[in-house]
Amino acid sequence: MESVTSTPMYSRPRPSLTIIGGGPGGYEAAMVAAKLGAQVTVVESKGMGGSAVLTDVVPSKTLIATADSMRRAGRASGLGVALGAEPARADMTVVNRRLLNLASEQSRDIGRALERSGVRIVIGRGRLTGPTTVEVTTEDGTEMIESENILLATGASPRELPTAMPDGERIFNWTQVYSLTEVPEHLIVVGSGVTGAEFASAYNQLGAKVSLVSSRDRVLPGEDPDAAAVLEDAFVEDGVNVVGKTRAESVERTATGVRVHLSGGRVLEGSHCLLAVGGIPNTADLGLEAAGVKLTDSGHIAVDGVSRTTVPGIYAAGDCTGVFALASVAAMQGRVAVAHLMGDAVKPFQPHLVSSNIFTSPEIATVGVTEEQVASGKYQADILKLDLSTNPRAKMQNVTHGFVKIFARKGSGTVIGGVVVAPRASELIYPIALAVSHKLHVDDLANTYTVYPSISGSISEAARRLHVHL
Ligand SMILES: Cc1cc2nc3c(=O)[nH]c(=O)nc-3n(C[C@H](O)[C@H](O)[C@H](O)COP(=O)(O)OP(=O)(O)OC[C@H]3O[C@@H](n4cnc5c(N)ncnc54)[C@H](O)[C@@H]3O)c2cc1C
Ligand SMILES: NC(=O)c1ccc[n+]([C@@H]2O[C@H](COP(=O)([O-])OP(=O)(O)OC[C@H]3O[C@@H](n4cnc5c(N)ncnc54)[C@H](O)[C@@H]3O)[C@@H](O)[C@H]2O)c1
Repeated sequence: MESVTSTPMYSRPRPSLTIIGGGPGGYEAAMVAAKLGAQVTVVESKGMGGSAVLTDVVPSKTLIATADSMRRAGRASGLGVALGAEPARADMTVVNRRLLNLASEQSRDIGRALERSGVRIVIGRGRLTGPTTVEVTTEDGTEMIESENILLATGASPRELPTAMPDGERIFNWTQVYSLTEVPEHLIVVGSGVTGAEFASAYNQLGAKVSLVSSRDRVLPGEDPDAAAVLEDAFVEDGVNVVGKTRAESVERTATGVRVHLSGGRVLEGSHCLLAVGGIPNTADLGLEAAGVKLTDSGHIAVDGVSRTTVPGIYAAGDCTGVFALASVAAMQGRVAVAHLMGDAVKPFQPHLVSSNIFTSPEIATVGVTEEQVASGKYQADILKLDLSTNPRAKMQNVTHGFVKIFARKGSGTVIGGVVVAPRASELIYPIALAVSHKLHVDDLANTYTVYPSISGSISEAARRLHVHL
């Protein structure tokens, strides 16, 4: 009988990977690479989880959870609930302490999970000194890390206006608002992109007077126009002062608050100002030029569908690439990079499958093809929009705003996109995302049982109305 040996005849070499940035683009990649057997080091200057966990997604969505409780308390009387004479009040010290603790705890959880997977974490600032070398400046000095592959996942930072510099007391960027100890009396939000809209909605529900300065002709300029219109109506109904087609030229402090100078000469006075004027990629001082990594015109790191930069062995993922500023996309780009560098089966990133959600009230969730892409002729689609006003569950829950919209490819009836505007739209978009990912037919959605009564009933009803009788 042949002897059995525990030493494999052939063992794969363990590729080495250094990741700069511990946000979703970096930590997901680290986890997957370690599982596949790579030697992984993550270099992070702030804390594991990155801005997504420490300052952006986690704190903002936790704040929004509190704001949503306030909204429900405020509307409870419409459903016959008497909550007492005093209106509900948010204690911002408690709210902000809770959300910052939650963010730190999640950051620690991610760090522990990475260490359990065998990933080495180095706290410090990393920069490339060549195509295979990262120099890390730590509290204790400098460390040089040599590896076959490098993943850049350095994220983005709030854009600053030189005439409106945040001071963290009255004038904030989105990373600083969590130091507020009281609900602002009058918050002026500058910028009506996703960040501005989410904070305007949240602080309005928390009881602040809110003005929203929107440079475009509508809020959420890049999003579904019907959804943006519903949100703008909801804002106006809830008392948000939407100042449209206006730019903030400068913001200054006064003795008791802030003064925002607007294009056209108008001035808005408020107690606080939140600047939500976009982000800039963290690509400066990274040694990219020395290594030969090319940037796009917007200053993002140029990548292809499998997250390769212009230098072999150097990959990039997340907000520093400017593909879609979403945590889910950053994580996917990181996973795709790892699959590619490890020689595993790899599917290039597919932008037409991405789903996302805007956590306003109501929420706006989207997946796949957009109305703009259909209007431009890029896709030929039948579009069906169904208002929630006739949905029985929506009536029971006193939902006054919202709709379901489905895009079906002309001719074939394949589901290629969708929009849901409703409370918890973030959860309702999943069946449409599943349909888009798996190329389901509108009849597949229509013929799947939904619970009666349910808001998802409107999804199958919309699909039913897109049925083509052959
Ligand atoms: C207010 C707000 C709310 C958001 N809400 C959502 C949401 O609900 N859902 C969603 O999907 N997306 C949301 N986003 C977008 C999401 O935050 C980003 O897409 C996501 O953080 C990108 O992940 P990332 O890994 O690219 O970068 P980040 O999360 O920014 O992480 C990058 C990390 O790299 C570190 N770093 C940078 N340079 C260096 C260096 N030289 N050396 C060492 N470390 C370095 C940084 O310290 C940072 O920790 C939100 C964004 C904002 C602003
Ligand atoms: N829920 C989520 O998934 C979520 C939440 C927040 C942000 N994000 C992502 O982050 C990215 C950035 O979003 P954002 O909203 O921070 O930035 P953005 O660039 O999308 O929007 C900034 C807005 O500010 C406006 N603006 C700029 N200067 C101005 C001025 N002086 N006065 C008035 N308006 C001005 C711009 O015209 C723009 O509409 C988005 O791609 C978004 O997907 C996602």
